[in-house]
Amino acid sequence: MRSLTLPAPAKLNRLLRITGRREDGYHSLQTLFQILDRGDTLRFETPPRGTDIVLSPALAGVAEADNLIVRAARRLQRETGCRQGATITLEKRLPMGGGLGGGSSNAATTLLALDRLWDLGLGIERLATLGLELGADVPVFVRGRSAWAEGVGERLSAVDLEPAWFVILHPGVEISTAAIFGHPGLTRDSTVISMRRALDGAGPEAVWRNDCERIVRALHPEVDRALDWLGQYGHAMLTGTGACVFCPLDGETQADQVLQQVPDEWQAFKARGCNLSPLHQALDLAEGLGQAQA
Ligand SMILES: C[C@@](CO)(OP(=O)(O)O)[C@H](O)COP(=O)(O)OP(=O)(O)OC[C@H]1O[C@@H](n2ccc(N)nc2=O)[C@H](O)[C@@H]1O
Ligand SMILES: Nc1ncnc2c1ncn2[C@@H]1O[C@H](COP(=O)(O)OP(=O)(O)O)[C@@H](O)[C@H]1O
Repeated sequence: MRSLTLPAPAKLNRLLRITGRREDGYHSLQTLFQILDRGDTLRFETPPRGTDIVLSPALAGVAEADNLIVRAARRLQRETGCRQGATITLEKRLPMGGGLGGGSSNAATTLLALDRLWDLGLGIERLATLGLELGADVPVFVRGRSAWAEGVGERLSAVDLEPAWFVILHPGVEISTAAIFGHPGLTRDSTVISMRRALDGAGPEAVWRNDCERIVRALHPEVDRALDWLGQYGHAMLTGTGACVFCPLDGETQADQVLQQVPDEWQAFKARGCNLSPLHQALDLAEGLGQAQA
C-alpha cells in the first residue's frame, strides 16, 4: 500500500471585480488569489486491489458522490482508465461555504496526490484543465501560486505578494456561491483593470475591494456586523462570495492581539500569506524524501 498525507490550503480573494456575465451564465471576473498557510489535511492510501474511492468522514449535507474529493478522484479514473482505487481521510478545518475555497482546494490536493500515487504523470497543465471542470477555483490550487486571475479564475499569472498576516473571521453562516452570483442585485459592470494597477496602482483601498460585498452585507446581517467589527483594525474585506471576512495585519503579534478581542459568537483564526502553496511545498518535500512509501 502506498500513502501520502498532504495539506489543502485556504485562499483569500484580496480583491474581486465582476466585469461581466458570459452566455453560459458564469461571470467574468478579476481577482487576486492569496494562498494561506492554513487549511484542511487529506490522507491518501492506495489499496493493492480494487477501484473503489472511499472517503471518510462524510461531510454534513454533502452526499459522497457530490464531495469534490470523490468527484476529483473519479474524474481522474475516467480520464486515464486507471484501475486503482483510494481510501481517503479528510481532516476538515475550513468552514464550508466560507469563501476560503476549501472544497476546491480539497479537489486540487486529490488530483495532485492521486496523479502521483497512481503514477499517472498527467502534469500540472492537464490537472488544472480537469480541475476547472470541477470548479472555477480549482486551477489556482492545482498550480499552487498566489496569483492574479481573470476569466472565471482560470487565467492565472503568478504573483509574489508582500509577506502578510491575516485574521479571518467566520460569521457563522454558510453562503452559496451560486446564490450570490445569481442575485439580481449583484453589480456586474466593474471596469477591467490591469494587473499592474491592481497590484500597485491608485492606492490599494480604491482597488482592493470585493464586488460581492454590498449584496452579501445586505442579505446577511451577520457578515455586515463582522465586517464592521474587523474594520476597526484595518482594511477588512469579504473573501469570495463570503461568508468569511479578513483583515491584513502588521505581523503575527498584531494578529494575536486582534484574535484575543474577537467576540465569543464568532470563530476566528490567523494565517500567513504564502506565495507557494503548502501543498506544493509538501510535494517537493515528498519528492525529496521519497515519502510516497512503497
Ligand atoms: C467566488 C469565488 C472567488 O474565488 O470563490 P468562492 O466564494 O466560491 O470561494 C469563485 O469564483 C467561485 O469558484 P467556485 O466555488 O469553484 O465556483 P463553482 O463551483 O465553479 O461555481 C458555483 C456557481 O457559482 C456561479 N459562478 C461561479 C463562478 C463564476 N465566475 N461565475 C459564476 O456565475 C455559477 O452559478 C456556478 O454554478
Ligand atoms: N470536500 C469538500 N469540502 C467542502 N465543501 C464541499 C466539498 N465537496 C463538496 N462541497 C460543497 O461545496 C460547497 C462550497 O464549499 P467551499 O469550497 O468550502 O466553500 P466556498 O466555495 O465558499 O469557498 C459546500 O457548501 C459543499 O456543499
